[in-house]
Formats: sequence, structure tokens, C-alpha cells
Amino acid sequence: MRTADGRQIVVAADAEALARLAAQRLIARIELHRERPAICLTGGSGPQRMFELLATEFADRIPWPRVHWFISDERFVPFGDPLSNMGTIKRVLLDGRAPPENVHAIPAGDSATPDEAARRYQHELQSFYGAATLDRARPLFDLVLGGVGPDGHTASLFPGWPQLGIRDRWAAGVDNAHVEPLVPRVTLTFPALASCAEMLFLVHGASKRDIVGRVFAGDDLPAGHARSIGETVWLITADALPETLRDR
Ligand SMILES: O=C1O[C@H](COP(=O)(O)O)[C@@H](O)[C@H](O)[C@H]1O
Repeated sequence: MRTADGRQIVVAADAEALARLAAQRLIARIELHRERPAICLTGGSGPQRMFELLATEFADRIPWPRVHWFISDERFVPFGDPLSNMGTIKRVLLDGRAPPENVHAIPAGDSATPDEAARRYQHELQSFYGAATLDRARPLFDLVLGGVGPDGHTASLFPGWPQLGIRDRWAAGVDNAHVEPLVPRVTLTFPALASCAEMLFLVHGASKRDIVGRVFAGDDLPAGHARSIGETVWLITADALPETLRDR
């Protein structure tokens, strides 16, 4: 189904079906890009099963030497910390498969402050992109993965926090998180996240039903404001689908 504002909603029967559909969409995006596909991963519960599938059943379908991997946000902790988004993804999916130079982690572990890590990541993104200004005709990413937290945050863009209004930077430090884990963060900003052919939200579980309902009711929530310049797709399990989105 498609919402009036152009977002697409795809309903999966359960978390396993969602992970399989997501893996297939990610691979399809890679296949569309013949040179250097750029995939922006995310943390949280949404994509974890998909990462396991990409590391096993789907691993042979990924042209590992060509694909570059980025991350939408990071907790300001060392890689080895279980809270590290990219550290976790490396262990489950990327280590031993992706060439290390293709893994573009936010340098949270060796920066003095979240702002410094954000500046360094913006520089890395701009070097990869080959320009300091985003061109709508040439998206930065082929795919950006997203999740929605219980408060409506996505990446580490929290409701009411000043990072929501940043238009002139690609990454920003976040001194205080709004929900657990209460550690400082680094996040890509809306303009950088939007620069993609597809933004794919992965949401499963009954605990997400209320917040998904609020996102699509038009509440002022970061996840509701996140849009791709290309396709914005919400992949939602049946148990996370609010009443208001059923039978449309
Ligand atoms: O803190 C974070 O939360 C969001 C949503 O995660 P979820 O576990 O509630 O699904 C995630 O997208 C983000 O990368 C992560 O840092």
C-alpha cells in the first residue's frame, strides 16, 4: 500500500519473513549498481535477523569486493563494546567477508568527542562521494536502513533534539540520548540519510504498533519526517501494524 505522501508500506507475515524480504531488497539494490554500491546500515533490533541471513544463506549473492558499508548512527563507545552498532554488525556480518577498506565505521572509539567523530565521518562520506554538496541526481547511498525507537527516534535523531534541524552537515554529535542506552551518539542528519535511492525501515513486534501508528498519523516524530529522495519503504510485520493501517 502507498500513503498519500508517497511512502510505501509492505506487510510481512512475521519477523522471519521481514528479514528475508529485507535481505532480498538489499541485494536487489546492490545489483542495480554496477560499480560501488553504498549501503547505509543501522543498529537496533530491526535488522539483526537480516544480518544473520546475509552472513549465511544470502552471502554468495553479495559481490563483497565492490560493496561499501556505512552506518546511520553510532553509540559513542569503543567497537568492542556490545552497544556499538557497527561493532555488532562487523562481528555478525562484515568481518571476514567485506574488505576492511569497504567498512566505513563512525570513529566513535578514537575521537575525543561525538562532534569530532561526526566531523571525521562527514569527511569520510564526502571523500567517498567525491563532493561536499549532495546532488539529488546522484544519491550518496543505494540503500539506507532505518528503525523506529519507542519514542519515534530514527538513527540517533531524537524528538525535540536540535540535530533534527541540521541542513548543512551530513553528521552530528548527540551529547545525550533520549532513550536507553543513555550514551552519547553520533548520527547522520536528515539530508545525508535522504540522499539514497531507497530508505527501508524494518519494524517488527507488537511493541512497535503504537509508535508506528503515531508515525503514520502524522505526529511530529523523527521517524515520520525521514524521507528518501527516492523510495521510502516501511517493511512492517503484521503484529506491528496498527489498526489504522489495516485493510487499506
Ligand atoms: O538506538 C537505536 O535505536 C534505533 C531503533 O532501534 P530499535 O531497537 O528500537 O528497533 C536504531 O535504528 C538505531 O540505529 C539505534 O542506534
